[in-house]
Amino acid sequence: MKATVLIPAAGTGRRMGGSINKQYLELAGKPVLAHTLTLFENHPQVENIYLIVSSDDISYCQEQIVDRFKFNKVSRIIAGGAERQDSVRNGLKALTEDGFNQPHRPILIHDGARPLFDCKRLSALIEAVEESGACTIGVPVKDTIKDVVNKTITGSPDRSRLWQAQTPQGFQYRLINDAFTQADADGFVATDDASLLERLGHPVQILEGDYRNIKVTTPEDILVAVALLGDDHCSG
Ligand SMILES: Nc1ccn([C@@H]2O[C@H](COP(=O)(O)OP(=O)(O)OP(=O)(O)O)[C@@H](O)[C@H]2O)c(=O)n1
Ligand SMILES: C[C@](O)(CO)[C@H](O)COP(=O)(O)O
Repeated sequence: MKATVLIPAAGTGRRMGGSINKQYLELAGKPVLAHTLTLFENHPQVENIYLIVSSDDISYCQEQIVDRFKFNKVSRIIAGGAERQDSVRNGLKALTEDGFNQPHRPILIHDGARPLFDCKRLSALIEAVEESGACTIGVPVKDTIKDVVNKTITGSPDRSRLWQAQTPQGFQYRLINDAFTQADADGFVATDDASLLERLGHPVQILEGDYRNIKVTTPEDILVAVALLGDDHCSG
């Protein structure tokens, strides 16, 4: 089955700082966001992409990212919201506005700030979403994690059960749409999309990704991303 992709890229990049939003910083001659879009543009199972950016950046993204790099699968650019969850919600609303009506179609949600996802894993993710309804990419944690309150350790969770959530995260359309409706009704806010289904008791699979799929968040991540892009990678 073909998939639809939502790319939330409407953050302010507060932790990165600087005068240029991190999505538009150049990595190996191409903006971070263009690397990310390339991963999905080139994948045969991706039918279309909804790009979600700050309302002030819509024309810039249309001209300097979508038109310049010829991303033919970007069917719409939408204004994001205050939090990541608001931005993803705006993407889902845009699908509804466009008359999208395929309850089981995989919707993949991927951070604009993760330009290094290995797109060879995308087919397996789509298959898992078709089979189980919800699946995210993640990696087992490598460090020992501490639970801390007031600068005092209150626990050391069993690392063998801990994974770091990454994106893409994939869901059948009806499931993620209903989970967002329910989260809105309950005022529930989370830092990833899978959490919205987990809280309803819906099982979410996790598919092992790789440690290169970093989220460009702080300045040193740019150095790491440049180094990793030089490695064999499918973003082209
Ligand atoms: N209101 C928001 C906030 C975040 N994002 C997107 O969600 C992804 C993950 O967010 P993060 O890396 O935390 O980005 P920022 O929110 O921009 O970073 P910061 O918290 O440092 O400001 C990014 O692609 C970001 O653009 C979004 O679409 N809308
Ligand atoms: C969705 C996410 O990428 C999973 O790791 C992450 O939670 C989003 O980043 P944020 O920094 O918490 O907004």
